[in-house]
Amino acid sequence: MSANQGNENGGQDNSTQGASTKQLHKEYRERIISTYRPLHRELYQMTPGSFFVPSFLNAISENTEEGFRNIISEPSPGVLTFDMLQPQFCKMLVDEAENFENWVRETRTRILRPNTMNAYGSVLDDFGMERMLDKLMKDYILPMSTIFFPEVGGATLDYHHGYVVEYGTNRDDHIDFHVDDSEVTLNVCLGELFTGGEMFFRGVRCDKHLDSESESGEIYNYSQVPGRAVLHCGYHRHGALSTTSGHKVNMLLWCRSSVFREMRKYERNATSWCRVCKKEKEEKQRRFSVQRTSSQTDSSSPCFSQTDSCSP
Ligand SMILES: O=C(O)CCC(=O)C(=O)O
Ligand SMILES: [Fe+2]
Repeated sequence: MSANQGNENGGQDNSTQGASTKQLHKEYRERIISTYRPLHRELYQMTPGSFFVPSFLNAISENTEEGFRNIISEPSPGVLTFDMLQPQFCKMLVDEAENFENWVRETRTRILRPNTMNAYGSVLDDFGMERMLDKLMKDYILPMSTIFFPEVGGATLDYHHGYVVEYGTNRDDHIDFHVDDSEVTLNVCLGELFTGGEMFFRGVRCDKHLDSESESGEIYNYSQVPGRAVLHCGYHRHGALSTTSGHKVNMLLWCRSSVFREMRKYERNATSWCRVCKKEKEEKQRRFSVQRTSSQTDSSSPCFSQTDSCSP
């Protein structure tokens, strides 16, 4: 199975986007925001008490590894899950996304879909939620990713791509095996009633080792629960199986670090976070230390150079 690189449509990568593309994207957003009328205005401003469940808010205010570990479960290495969103918030966001889709249809507005892998779903940043989601990333995800994903820029997240995706009849069916264009991804199921649609994970890899085999400890399938978040490194290979009945809606926040991306441009050696790079490095070190030990043993023995003769 080979993994795709999932990319944002209209590309918003700060480091690669030219000034004119940025300007076009800004104008595109302004056009939508000036005409689209939100259904639930309260979603557009961060209101922690009505967005998040109390256990999550307590862990955020405590802001310690122990406090986060009390609410997180890690069913497979690097896949963190925890209760996050209030049911009422989930419902309102599903309705808002539907309201936006209706507006798109009625006004025949051409919009950018969230990424190269989805034909359905909408970019929340494009219709007014950019500031709220930026706050969500900086005040609520960054504290966790600083602790749990420091090796992939989790401590320096500074821009994002936020969207909802929908699966089911007349929507996307599944999402192929891929890595995200993010350092850290937040994925929260908003509902509704569905069967199937499990996420599958297959281990963290750098670009060079994207198609390498998975080890048995890296193979993990997860059935999402509405309101419960999944937090994973963007380079953790994953996908979602077919939604076999009903309608599944997820909110995604691809969180990015411009510092980490800049550093990666100059990276020549093995990364510290890719499983294959790590194993290759360990193997090199092992061979190096075997070589050193054997040359030390040779040099301490009475005959260590080729010119020496051990014959009596
Ligand atoms: O819908 C899902 O569960 C996965 C979505 C995803 O991986 C993505 O949008 O990058
Ligand atoms: Fe993804």
